[in-house]
Amino acid sequence: MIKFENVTSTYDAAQHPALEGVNVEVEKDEFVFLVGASGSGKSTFLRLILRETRPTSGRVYVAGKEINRLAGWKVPGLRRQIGTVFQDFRLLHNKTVAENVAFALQVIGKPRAHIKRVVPDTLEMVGLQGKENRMPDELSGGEQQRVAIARAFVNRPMILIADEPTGNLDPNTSVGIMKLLDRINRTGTTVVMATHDVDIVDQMRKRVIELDEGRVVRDQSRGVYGRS
Ligand SMILES: Nc1ncnc2c1ncn2[C@@H]1O[C@H](COP(=O)(O)OP(=O)(O)OP(=O)(O)O)[C@@H](O)[C@H]1O
Repeated sequence: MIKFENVTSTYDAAQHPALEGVNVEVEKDEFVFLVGASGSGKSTFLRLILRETRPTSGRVYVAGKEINRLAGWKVPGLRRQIGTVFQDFRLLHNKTVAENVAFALQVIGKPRAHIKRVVPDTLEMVGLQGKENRMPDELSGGEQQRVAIARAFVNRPMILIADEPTGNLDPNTSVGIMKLLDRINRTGTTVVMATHDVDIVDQMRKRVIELDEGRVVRDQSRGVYGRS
């Protein structure tokens, strides 16, 4: 589903590459944690999958396509197939829960009848039934993250990218969010999650890829946060 082939990525103003010589392959059914100190290259790794940045050398493939070669007009189509979830939720505060999720479908031109059908189903899946008409500010952090996950998943993306999704949540709430991401993974969506959350990584026992100064220093199936 995702393949990095000898990827090096250096930002214009930077002296050192943000990623260097990275070779990673992620299969469709996988759930992968990206770990590493601040500045080790996790966000750059995620941005490369979305083609928000391009490698300086090497190749990035998503679903068999080399995405650096993708014509500019095809990039929105790529991103449509990749859901994103962030630490700070990024909800639209002037829209209700249901409107936030519906909006993701409206902007890609889905028919109203389709939207009316799938939004309630998705909100139920994330455990927000009964809260459709609330505003984001009337929800807890965990609930807001569930809205963000519903919005990311409502179009059934091939890949879900999560950048520190539990970073603003307490441990119990984080466990609930991880159960949800695990469930989404079991529907066939590849999940790649950057995190500093030791407890979560240790509990989930998924594949762990550790970056250090832009290099992959560990790639472990059913891994833990620290080296073992
Ligand atoms: N837009 C940019 N321009 C120049 N350098 C950048 C840019 N974005 C990131 N970098 C540098 O690239 C390196 C990797 O950064 P990246 O954001 O990928 O790390 P990270 O592991 O996601 O960190 P964090 O855990 O703090 O989010 C760092 O040295 C950072 O300073």
